[in-house]
Amino acid sequence: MTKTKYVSESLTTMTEMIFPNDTNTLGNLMGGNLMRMMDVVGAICAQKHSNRIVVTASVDNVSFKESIPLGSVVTLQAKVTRAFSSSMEVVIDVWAENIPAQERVSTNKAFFTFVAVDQSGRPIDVPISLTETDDEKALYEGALRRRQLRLVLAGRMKPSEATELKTFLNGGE
Ligand SMILES: CCCCCCCCCCCCCCCC(=O)SCCNC(=O)CCNC(=O)[C@H](O)C(C)(C)COP(=O)(O)OP(=O)(O)OC[C@H]1O[C@@H](n2cnc3c(N)ncnc32)[C@H](O)[C@@H]1OP(=O)(O)O
Repeated sequence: MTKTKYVSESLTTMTEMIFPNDTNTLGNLMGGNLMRMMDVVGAICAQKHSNRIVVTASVDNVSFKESIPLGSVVTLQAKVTRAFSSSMEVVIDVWAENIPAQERVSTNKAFFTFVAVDQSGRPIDVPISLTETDDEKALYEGALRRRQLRLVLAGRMKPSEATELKTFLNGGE
């Protein structure tokens, strides 16, 4: 198996149109439907990075800055920010577009964690992620403290072990 992979190799973009079945009674995309799309595009991205079956291990805070009306074209872009041992943090950005009006707004962003598993569902190592652009490098740098925060919140890491997070909260780089 390849031991390293560039972030750009697994970049995944999905474009969907919002139909009546996708919306709530206000005529806007249901949050749960959007989260499903985010899960799918993120999982495809993680699969491309790992060439393995992946499962969703966690979803960080998803904020809904703008509602997405019926008829919008939604674009989701998923990018591996950092691969750890078997887990990959993937950032998903969402934009909604009104094509006739030529308007495009950023509506959502969230970090998902996917874990590559073997046929028995056991976690399996994935390639190291390599960054090229400044944006990729910044996302890579922040990934360790986000991982520590989510593992502490999930009860999988002692707060005392979250050293990177502690340094950040204390105003360090
Ligand atoms: C599936 C078929 C696909 C087929 C191809 C389809 C094609 C593409 C289309 C995809 C379409 C959509 C697909 C969606 C995918 C689902 O929706 S999957 C369904 C929802 N998710 C699940 O059912 C997962 C259930 N959980 C589990 O299986 C296990 O808890 C896990 C996540 C594998 C972890 O197992 P574990 O035994 O606790 O393993 P452990 O060694 O402690 O931890 C392994 C790694 O997980 C990390 N981890 C564990 N818990 C957490 C957590 N809460 N937060 C963050 N990281 C965590 C650990 O930090 C560790 O990371 P590394 O240090 O190795 O990097």
